[in-house]
Amino acid sequence: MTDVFLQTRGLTCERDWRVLFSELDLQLRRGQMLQVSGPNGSGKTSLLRLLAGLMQPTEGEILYQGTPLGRQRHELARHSLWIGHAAGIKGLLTPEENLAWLTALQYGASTDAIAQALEAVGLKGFEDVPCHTLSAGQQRRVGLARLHLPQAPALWILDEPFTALDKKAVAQLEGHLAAHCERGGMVIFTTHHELQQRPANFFELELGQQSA
Ligand SMILES: Nc1ncnc2c1ncn2[C@@H]1O[C@H](COP(=O)(O)OP(=O)(O)OP(=O)(O)O)[C@@H](O)[C@H]1O
Repeated sequence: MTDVFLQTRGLTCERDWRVLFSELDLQLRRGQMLQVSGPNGSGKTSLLRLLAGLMQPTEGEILYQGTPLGRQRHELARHSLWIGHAAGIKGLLTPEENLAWLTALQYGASTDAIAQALEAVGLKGFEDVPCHTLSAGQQRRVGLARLHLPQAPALWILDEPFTALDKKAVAQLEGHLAAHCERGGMVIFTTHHELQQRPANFFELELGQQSA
């Protein structure tokens, strides 16, 4: 049994006939945090989508716990949480309804757990208003509240999670991500922001170097 949770071998990604990255070999183990950096258009989101099993690579493969992802997609989906760069919530639903809906297919969450998660991201008092009436940062917080639910999966894949958050929320989220890794969880994320709090097992991948 391998202790490598997620691995890429010779991963190559082309979009619109342009090679974004090639021959990428990565290993992610429990407790690790991987920051994917690079300029706009260098392929950060594309890499995250590949790692989440949402896209097929041009070449190379992704292994989930030592087995090609093709056969393990369902398992990866069960043990990971993807939050894209948009808030990913429905404007007509309330924060409470959004969280209930977002978690229903994966692991479900009690009303109490949802209330606590919303409180953790500073949305106490906004639980039952339609999300379209919330600010951009508050809408972002609704999506991120999933990271505060007790059954949250081991691997978090987050595309620009700090977008629209104020300074205090950024610091809280940084601490929460680091704590998740210190407890044996894993985080892969993109950001253009310089992290102030990192877990012991932090590493960074800089895309956009190959063609420079
Ligand atoms: N659905 C798509 N179809 C075709 N090309 C795409 C698609 N999505 C992204 N691309 C292209 O792939 C390249 C990399 O995009 P990607 O979103 O992965 O970059 P990024 O590093 O995350 O950028 P940013 O920092 O701006 O978010 C871009 O040139 C983009 O135009």
